[in-house]
Amino acid sequence: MPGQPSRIEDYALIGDLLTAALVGKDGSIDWLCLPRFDSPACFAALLGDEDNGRWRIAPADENGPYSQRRYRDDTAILETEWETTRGQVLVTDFMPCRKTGAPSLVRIVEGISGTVDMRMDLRLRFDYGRVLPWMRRRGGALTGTAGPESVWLRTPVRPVAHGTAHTAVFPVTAGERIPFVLTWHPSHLAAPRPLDAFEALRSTETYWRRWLRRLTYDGPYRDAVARSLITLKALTYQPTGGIVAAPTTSLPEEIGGVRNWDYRFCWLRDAGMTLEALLRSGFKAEADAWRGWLERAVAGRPEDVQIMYGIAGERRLTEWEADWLPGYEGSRPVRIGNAAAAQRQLDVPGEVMDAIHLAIGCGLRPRKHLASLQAVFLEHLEQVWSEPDQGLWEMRGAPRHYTHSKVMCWVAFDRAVKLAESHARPGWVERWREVRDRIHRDICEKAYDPERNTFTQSYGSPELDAALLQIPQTGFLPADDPRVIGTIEAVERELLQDGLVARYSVGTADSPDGLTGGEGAFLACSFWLADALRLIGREDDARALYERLLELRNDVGLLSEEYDPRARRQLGNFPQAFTHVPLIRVAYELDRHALDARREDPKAPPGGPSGAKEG
Ligand SMILES: OC[C@H]1O[C@H](O[C@H]2O[C@H](CO)[C@@H](O)[C@H](O)[C@H]2O)[C@H](O)[C@@H](O)[C@@H]1O
Repeated sequence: MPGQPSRIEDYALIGDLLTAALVGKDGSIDWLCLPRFDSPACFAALLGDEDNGRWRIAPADENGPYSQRRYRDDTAILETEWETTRGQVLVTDFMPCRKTGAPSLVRIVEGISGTVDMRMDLRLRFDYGRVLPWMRRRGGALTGTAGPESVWLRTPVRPVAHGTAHTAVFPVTAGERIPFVLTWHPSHLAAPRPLDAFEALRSTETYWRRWLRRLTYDGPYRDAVARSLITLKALTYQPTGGIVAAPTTSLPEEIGGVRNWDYRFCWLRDAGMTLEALLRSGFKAEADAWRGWLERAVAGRPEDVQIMYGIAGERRLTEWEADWLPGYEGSRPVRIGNAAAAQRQLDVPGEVMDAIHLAIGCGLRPRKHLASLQAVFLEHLEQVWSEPDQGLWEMRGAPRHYTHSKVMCWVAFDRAVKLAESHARPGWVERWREVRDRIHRDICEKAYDPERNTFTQSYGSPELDAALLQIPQTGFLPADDPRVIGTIEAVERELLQDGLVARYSVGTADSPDGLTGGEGAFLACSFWLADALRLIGREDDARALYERLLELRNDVGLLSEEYDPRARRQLGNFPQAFTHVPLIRVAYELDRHALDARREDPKAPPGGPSGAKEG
């Protein structure tokens, strides 16, 4: 239907390390928050229709043009190629990465063959589609202003007002290049400096290519790993080092459902895992920047540490509903802000300690006050680890003793012991070792169901939880422990949806999430299953699942949070760091495994048993 948002997998991401936009296969930019990831959107058609703001450039002939697209290799520059009966056109979309100056989005329309009539349709709306700006021509630009914000469109094409849209139909001939530069600027300031679109294209391309040169992975899944890393980098807010979980809000976990959340914030859990992926891949500067962000964000009393913050470390992330937005395909409410910021999730110190431990292991210098910071946090965790919490799935029902949270409390003390042992602080080590072992006993006594031979989601509950697939990876128990194998097999038995993993059973009498409706298979958990299968020696199953998951990526290599195997479509916020992180991790692990196998049997094919090589 014209004007409606595309399928989630029909979008591609472009970004400038301050914010990001989603570009549809139909040439429409349906999501853009300016000037930061968490600012109100000026294009919000994604969560409603074109009247909530969008910017489309595509062939004027709506009947029959065919498009295909790709990223210009190893960059975040998107190229959409249109094939029409009258010729071919290439549209190049990108956001220049810059240290100074105003945020801009650049679109270059280039004739490849023949002469094609193109149509530009700009519907600018501020405040998530609610505010219609005053549009006027100033200094050769088309400007939109409302309150503190203004947006400037500079292009040789002259758009005309049609109702609340500005449109232009213009021909493009082979060899011709027509730039469009849209710039955000505070409305009280004089005009922003014009940007040379072609020079910006060159420098943006150089930036991304140089950045990816540091990549250490050169295995069979190189393209998938590279695209995931570029995506994680594009989710980083450069000025502070904060990493958002995703650049969108309220893409639904069920079409038409209520599980719609705002992910434009920094979860310590997600960012800790992202840090691991970056470090593995050779990107130490980003890891160091995030560590700096972390130290500033959590500064204060240990009991005040939150599980998530704003991109600059903001603490108040008040959740509210944008009731004027119809929601993605009618999925309401659209939420801005996230009430999970106030939750207790006891896994988080473990995720952070694990990330710091790894960072130091990878050669990042331990900062001077890290040891005392850690000591204070662990002192607090020692008081609270035995209390119930909301768990990593951020359940909105009553608190419980979530097994995964307790395992991660064990990780926090375990990593502290290991760090202290290597820095000779015996006094603390004794104490931490004692708490660590106490937590271990508690979990094994209260979270293990010997009849079903599986750990369960929370103490005393029969529910399973895919987060427990991470047990062997944390080192809590070895992979060959029968309880670990039993848990993996129980997840396979009870949580698989067409071969993909649900994080837990929703809609059961005992389901603790306090929400109505269902949701898709959780992609991160599906990657965790691949990793767990590898760890218990089921290498072929692990690789088959991993390669199936790679096939779920969209045409430009991106994944959201969840997938509906029946409708065969992506669900949830997009693209999501939490999904791309284990994609990278498992690629490394499978490759390491294949390398080990090759060392033992030099005749084995590269890329493991299937000899897979990414196209
Ligand atoms: O679906 C329920 C919860 O969904 C969000 O949390 C999920 O995303 C987080 C960020 O990627 C991740 O850290 C967490 O483990 C996921 O469950 C949402 O933020 C919550 O408010 C919501 O309850």
